[in-house]
Amino acid sequence: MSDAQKRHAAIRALDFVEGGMKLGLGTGSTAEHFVRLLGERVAEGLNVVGVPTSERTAALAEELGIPLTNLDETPELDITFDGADELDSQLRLIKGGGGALLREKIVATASKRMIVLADTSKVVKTLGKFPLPVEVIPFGSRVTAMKIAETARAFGCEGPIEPRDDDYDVPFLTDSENFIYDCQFGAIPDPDGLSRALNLIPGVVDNGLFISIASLAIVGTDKGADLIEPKP
Ligand SMILES: O=C[C@H](O)[C@H](O)[C@H](O)COP(=O)(O)O
Repeated sequence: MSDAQKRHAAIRALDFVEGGMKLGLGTGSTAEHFVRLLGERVAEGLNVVGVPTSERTAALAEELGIPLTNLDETPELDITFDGADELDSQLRLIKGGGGALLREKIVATASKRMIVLADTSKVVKTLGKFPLPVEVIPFGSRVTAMKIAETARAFGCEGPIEPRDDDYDVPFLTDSENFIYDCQFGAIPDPDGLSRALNLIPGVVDNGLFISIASLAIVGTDKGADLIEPKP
């Protein structure tokens, strides 16, 4: 992971921003570069409004003076800029390493387009080396986890499924006060099928697979950034 590459991706992303746009503001270290650079432009007079995908991003954007709104007031956004934990050549993503996957998916799908910002380490041939986060309702979560394992097996995915804790063994809570189970599958042969099947399990709120949502990836390199469109 390279911080310089993340910053290069964020710098290139600013080329897509125009005055008057309504933007989804992603979560994580790569999205943070973008939000900080956007804050500089806003301070220079750029007129945009943002919908943050997490409390963390909301606090940062507020600190930087970026005007914020929400999806109730502004249900259609122009572009969401967000990071990813993994992306493949079809721009299918794994997200949620920071636990923000649910709001991120809601905001991204309320946008005319989602642009993913990444460093080169995020680009993979097959999704799944990064543990897939699945957000579940706390009630009955162990049963839900067993069903996640069963469903995953039917899609060729095996591996430990572990509740995410903080450093003190306290369960990690998302901004919507749900748990996250991290599923260490190693490889996901059918991300689309798995994503649909997981979301049918009672108790699963959503999972970190983003399928057919991103329309462009900006991958920062040591010298600049490459634009990648989804391969069919
Ligand atoms: O929940 C967190 C988000 O999905 C992030 O966008 C993702 O984890 C990538 O984060 P980073 O840019 O810090 O690698």
